[in-house]
Amino acid sequence: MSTSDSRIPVGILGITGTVGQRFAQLLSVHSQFRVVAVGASERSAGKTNAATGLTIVACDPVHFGNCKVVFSALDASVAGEIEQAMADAGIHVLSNAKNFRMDHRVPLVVPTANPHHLDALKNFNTGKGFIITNANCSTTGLVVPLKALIDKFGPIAQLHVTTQQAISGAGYPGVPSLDILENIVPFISGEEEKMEIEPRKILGPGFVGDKFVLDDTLRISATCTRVPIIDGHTMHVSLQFKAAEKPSVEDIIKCLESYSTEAQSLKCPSAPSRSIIVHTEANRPQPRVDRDLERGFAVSVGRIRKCNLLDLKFTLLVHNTILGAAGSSVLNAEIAHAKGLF
Ligand SMILES: NC(=O)C1=CN([C@@H]2O[C@H](COP(=O)(O)OP(=O)(O)OC[C@H]3O[C@@H](n4cnc5c(N)ncnc54)[C@H](OP(=O)(O)O)[C@@H]3O)[C@@H](O)[C@H]2O)C=CC1
Ligand SMILES: N[C@@H](CC(=O)OP(=O)(O)O)C(=O)O
Repeated sequence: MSTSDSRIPVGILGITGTVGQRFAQLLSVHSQFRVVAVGASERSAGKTNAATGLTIVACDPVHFGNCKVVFSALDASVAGEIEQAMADAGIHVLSNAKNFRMDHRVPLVVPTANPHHLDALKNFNTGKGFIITNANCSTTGLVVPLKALIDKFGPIAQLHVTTQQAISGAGYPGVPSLDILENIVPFISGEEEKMEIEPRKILGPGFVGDKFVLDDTLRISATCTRVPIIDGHTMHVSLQFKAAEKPSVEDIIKCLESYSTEAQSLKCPSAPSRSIIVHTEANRPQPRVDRDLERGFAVSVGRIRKCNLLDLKFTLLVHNTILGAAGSSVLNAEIAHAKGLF
């Protein structure tokens, strides 16, 4: 790397994990960010990370002093303490972990749903680094079409979602092969609770007074299952709008197809040209076929139809380690940079 490289120096925490490896893949070819330090546990410290060619260090701020930003893919058992230490040392943190997501003063941002929540950081003058979190991977896929629908047709009163989540969502080594091969596990610890609360912050009014406020109308019931797919979370959604007048299926399709985001208007390098891809074929979206559309930054929506119980139902697919994890952090960082936050 030449010494005249003007890209912003960044670090990756949790480089050895499933999400950490995605960060390495996305950032090793990035036009704005340059990876200068990578960290993991003491067990991995001293080894060479093949994707970046860097020696892995412990996740202590002293080893990340030359980074303006760190991207965190740390296990939640250690993420809280390490991310806070990084922010206290003046390093901005973009985190995948759940620890700070519901903190009243921390933005929870899905880059193609609520990037405007980042604007609140302009009013924070702590002298420390800021922490920006991205959502649970299933939540991330869900809120993108919800945002498009709410913007156009008004609040959603209630929603039921059932997920079929990929194995990579459980990290490495994750679910034992004898549990998941030729099988479905109808429970993912803590997942339903996150899916029922995180959308209410993401789709809420943002920072009001001295805290991020939750949407108080949206009621969600989630059922989360693990299926033998490597990447790509599929979800089946039924929902009811609050308004008495209901949009037609054609209105819904038009709304989702015309949805565009601030990430696009800010010309962020990772922004998808289509944040939502509508499939009209009866048997789509499918994980192996559709998860990599728009480099994994799009949400695919299909099977849009009337629901006999609520107003509308559809199936969606999100790439859980790209838009659902590392990709969201990278795009959030690009948006924050474009907004002049660092
Ligand atoms: N997988 C997914 O689809 C998504 C994951 N997330 C979240 O992102 C985070 C990372 O997930 P994932 O990559 O799947 O997890 P993994 O279990 O695959 O990786 C965890 C990482 O944390 C590191 N780590 C563990 N203990 C310590 C420690 N004491 N000090 C420093 N580093 C440590 C590990 O390093 P080592 O190898 O040295 O142990 C490893 O790099 C989690 O918080 C997860 O909940 C969020 C959205 C989606
Ligand atoms: N729990 C998700 C992965 C994830 O996003 O976890 P968390 O919300 O704890 O970061 C899965 O298993 O697919």
